[in-house]
Amino acid sequence: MKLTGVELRRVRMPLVAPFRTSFGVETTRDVLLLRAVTDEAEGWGECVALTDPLYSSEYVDGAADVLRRYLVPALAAHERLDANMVVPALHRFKGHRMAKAALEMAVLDAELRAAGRPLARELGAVRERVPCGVSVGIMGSVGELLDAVDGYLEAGYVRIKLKIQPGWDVEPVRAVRERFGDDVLLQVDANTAYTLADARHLARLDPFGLLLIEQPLDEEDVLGHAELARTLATPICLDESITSAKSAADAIRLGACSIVNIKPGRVGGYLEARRVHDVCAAHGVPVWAGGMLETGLGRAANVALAALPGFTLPGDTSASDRYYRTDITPPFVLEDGHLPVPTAPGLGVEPLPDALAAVTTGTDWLPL
Ligand SMILES: CC(=O)N[C@@H](Cc1ccc2ccccc2c1)C(=O)O
Ligand SMILES: [Mg+2]
Repeated sequence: MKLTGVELRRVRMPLVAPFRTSFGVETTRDVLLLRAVTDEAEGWGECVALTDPLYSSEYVDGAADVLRRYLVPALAAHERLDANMVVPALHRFKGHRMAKAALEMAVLDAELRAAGRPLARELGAVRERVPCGVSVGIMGSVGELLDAVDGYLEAGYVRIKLKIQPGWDVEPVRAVRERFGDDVLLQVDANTAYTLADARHLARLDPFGLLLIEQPLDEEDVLGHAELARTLATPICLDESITSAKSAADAIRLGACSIVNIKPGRVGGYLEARRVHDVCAAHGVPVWAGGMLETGLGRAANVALAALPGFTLPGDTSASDRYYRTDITPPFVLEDGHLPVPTAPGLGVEPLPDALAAVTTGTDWLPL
């Protein structure tokens, strides 16, 4: 396949409600999309970097810049190109995994569309639909939180994840347990907001039967998570710390986590995400699909990934209307707590032209 050019496209998607985490509040998703044009087909990629470098070091303007100046031009040298070659071709450029993942995703989508092959088949999916959890932000009051959780349970979500931070942790978890009972699948995500000094405080979450506590400590504090794991009864799941299959193996062997949240953008692509899944499965570590408030494009790919055998916990693959009133693709709608795995070639979805145009704030054509 010959890559003839890549379009960078910025879209601005208002959220249905502010989404608050330990690192900030978002009311709008500022997304960088990629459209890879080849001699055989076109493909779409989505960069999951946030507007600001608050979840990780990457941010949207930086991703657009590194793609424009380094990553896309680096692919020009390749007469023939397939998706497996993209990340190795970019290896000399350090980091920028979310930017690299978006470029690989666009080339992979084009390649699979040309071959008439669904992404789910390519990755090794074994399910036709996946159970969906939902991520609930930090709220202004416990009452507001309980109303939000009630709505999501009514909608059919099979698992509730609460964002926590110091000052908003034990009380909201206790309130959800008291209101909705012990059978609701419940977990928490701290987005690195605690330190090892908070270990005794975090142990106060143990009586609530949580599935896991996600990324309590700094993303670089792997040994700290291993020490915390020896203190807490609640299983530790890592998100920000897991940046590749190798880092997953290291974290598992160091006892830093017993569950892994897989996000293709964070680990450098869907092909690496499959390798993370395989490494975790080899160690008997369950995984689930994390979310970065993707549009329907990234959502389609994450649902395909979530259908692999090792994804035994419900992911943050929520329906489109969890975040957006109008998606840029046909919406993903929750059915009996599940989302269907796309079966059409490539991602299986593509942008609706009018919806895409309505939220596009800029395009940049990069010819090769
Ligand atoms: C669904 C979920 O909790 N996602 C991330 C955090 C996160 C939070 C806020 C975000 C705002 C804009 C874009 C991406 C974002 C990702 C997580 O698991 O840690
Ligand atoms: Mg997380």
